[in-house]
Amino acid sequence: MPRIAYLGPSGTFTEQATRALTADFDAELVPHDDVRQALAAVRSGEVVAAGVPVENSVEGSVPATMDALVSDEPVVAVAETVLPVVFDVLVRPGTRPEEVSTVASHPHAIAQVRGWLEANLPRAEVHFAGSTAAAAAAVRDGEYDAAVAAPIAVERYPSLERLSAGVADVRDAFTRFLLVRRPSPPPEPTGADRTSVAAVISDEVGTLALLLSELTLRDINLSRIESRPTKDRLGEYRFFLDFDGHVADSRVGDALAALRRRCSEVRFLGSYPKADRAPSAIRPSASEQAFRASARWLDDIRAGRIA
Ligand SMILES: O=C(O)C(=O)Cc1ccccc1
Repeated sequence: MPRIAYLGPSGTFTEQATRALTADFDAELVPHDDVRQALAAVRSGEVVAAGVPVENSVEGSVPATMDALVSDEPVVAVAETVLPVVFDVLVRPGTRPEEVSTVASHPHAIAQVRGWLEANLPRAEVHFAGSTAAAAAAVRDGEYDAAVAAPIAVERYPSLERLSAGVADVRDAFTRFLLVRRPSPPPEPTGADRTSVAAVISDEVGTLALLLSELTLRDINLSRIESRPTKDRLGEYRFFLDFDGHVADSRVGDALAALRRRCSEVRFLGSYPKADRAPSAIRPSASEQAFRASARWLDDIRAGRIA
C-alpha cells in the first residue's frame, strides 16, 4: 500500500484534504509535524507523495509550503483539492470561556478567527502551533486552554469538547491543498488543468512585466502570483505562479520555454487537474489547433514549401 505523508498530527485539515486526494486508491496516511518534514519524506522515498496546504482564500499562501517546495530536490504537484474551512474551538471538558487564558492554532487558522477571539475570548493570549491538530493535542496535554481546530479534530481528540462550533470571521473561506511527489510524467491533460512554477527574475527594469506578458500573449490566465525572498540576497525574489493550462498544451509549453529564457531560474512545480474542473476560455488564436497549424506553416517555410 502506498504511504502518503501529510501535515499532521491526526485531525488536521490537511489530513481531510489528503484523504480526498487519495480517495481513488488504498493509501497509508503518515502524519508529519511540518510541511518541510513531509516533503523530506517524499524526497527521500520514504513515502510516495505528500498532502500539503498551499493557499487560503482569506489569508493567502502558506509560506512554509512555498519555501519547502523549492528547497532541495525537485518535487511536483500531481493533484489539487479545495476544502471549505470553518473551525471548532476545543477545550478540556468543563472549561468555561472566562477560564481560557491561552488559545493556540496554526497561524492561518488564527488569522481567520481573530474577530471571533476578540469578541469571545478577549483576554486569551494567542499562541501559534505547527498545525490545528498539534494545537488540539497541546490542549489535551494541558499546555494551552483552547485550540482552534478542524471539525474532524474532536473525533481524534475525544478527551476534548467543543466550546464553539462553526467559527470563522469570513464565511465561505476555502483552502487549497496539493498532492506532491517526486518528478514523473505529469498526469494526462484534462482540458481544465493548472500549472505551477517558481521563477527567479533578474533585478532589471520591467522583468516581471515581461514575464507576465509571456503568459498574456498566449492567452494564459494567471490564478496566483506570490513572491518569497530567495534567502540568498536582499531584494532577490522568487515568484510563484499558478496559471491555467497543462505543460502538454502548446501555448503553455511555449510560455514555459520563454520563461526559461527570461529568468535566471525556473522550477516546474507541476501540471494537474483543477479542483473546480472549470475549462479555461482560450481565444481561437491561442488554441492547440492554431499553435500546431502555425508550427507546421513555419516548418514548411523552413523546408522551402511555400504555398
Ligand atoms: O493545521 C491544519 O489543520 C492545516 O491543515 C493547515 C491549515 C490551517 C488553517 C486552515 C487550513 C489549513
